[in-house]
Amino acid sequence: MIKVIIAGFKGRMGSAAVKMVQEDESLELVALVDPKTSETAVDGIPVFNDKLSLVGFDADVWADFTIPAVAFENTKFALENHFCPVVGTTGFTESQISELISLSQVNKVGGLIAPNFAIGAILLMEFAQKAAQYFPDVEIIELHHDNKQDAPSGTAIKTAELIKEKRSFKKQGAADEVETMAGARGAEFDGMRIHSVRLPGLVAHQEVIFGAKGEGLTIRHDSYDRVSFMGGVNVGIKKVVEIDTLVYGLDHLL
Ligand SMILES: NC(=O)C1=CN([C@@H]2O[C@H](COP(=O)(O)OP(=O)(O)OC[C@H]3O[C@@H](n4cnc5c(N)ncnc54)[C@H](OP(=O)(O)O)[C@@H]3O)[C@@H](O)[C@H]2O)C=CC1
Ligand SMILES: O=C(O)C1=N[C@H](C(=O)O)C[C@H](O)C1
Repeated sequence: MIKVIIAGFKGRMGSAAVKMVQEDESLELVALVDPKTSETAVDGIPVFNDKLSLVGFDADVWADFTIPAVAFENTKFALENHFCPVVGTTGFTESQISELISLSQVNKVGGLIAPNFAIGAILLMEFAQKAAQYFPDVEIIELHHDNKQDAPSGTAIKTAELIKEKRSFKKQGAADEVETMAGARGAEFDGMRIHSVRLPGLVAHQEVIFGAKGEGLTIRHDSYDRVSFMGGVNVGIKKVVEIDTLVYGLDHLL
């Protein structure tokens, strides 16, 4: 049995993860973390307001679906206390990810930071990376619900990073392009543009649009329901206990 702690258990992702863990007989939900709730237990599972109360606790995995402001400290805490982190929370900087990978290697603790757990999104990123070898002109449009705290999304950043590995550098748009309204051309990453749409009714969606002489290619993924992420979370929980370093991207464990 893999013993799992879920931080952010009352949120949209956290509550879906609670259900998924409870439905899998090879997983055991042993603790829940939320800083504000007054509940002390849910279905007999203890609830903690402060992660420091979990020092020395008997658990294997720390699943994190919280907020960008606390995810780095939570992941550090998990690694320092030998709970393998499985982190869905987005908003990490490149240097934070490097620091966490080093810490995991020093402590010999496996872990995963996955900007997206949906298999379709992993495939979209792989296909986009391949297409970028032939189509260096590319723009990413990510579309999310209007409660999302970070922009651009973790998935859009990861997609751009993967594209950068294979694309010949190009600063897109006209050389003398002018934004008559600030932000009109979106965020810039390595000469590419990333656009963030926030609307009620959306869950999580992304298009990667390539353009070339006389043709275009659009790759799109849609998560209509958070259940789309749970297969990937399940795989992450089962794989991190078998490795001794933290990896960035679910593709490393598939
Ligand atoms: N990797 C992936 O595939 C996916 C990643 N995400 C990411 O997961 C994260 C959570 O998303 P979502 O569930 O939609 O967000 P929610 O806002 O629904 O949930 C976040 C939860 O975290 C709680 N929280 C805040 N601070 C702490 C803390 N210090 N310790 C424990 N819990 C805390 C919040 O409680 P309260 O409201 O009381 O403050 C809230 O219940 C986001 O970063 C999002 O981008 C989302 C979907 C898929
Ligand atoms: O906040 C969300 O909802 C999501 N966040 C992740 C991201 O930032 O990419 C994954 C997915 O897009 C849903």
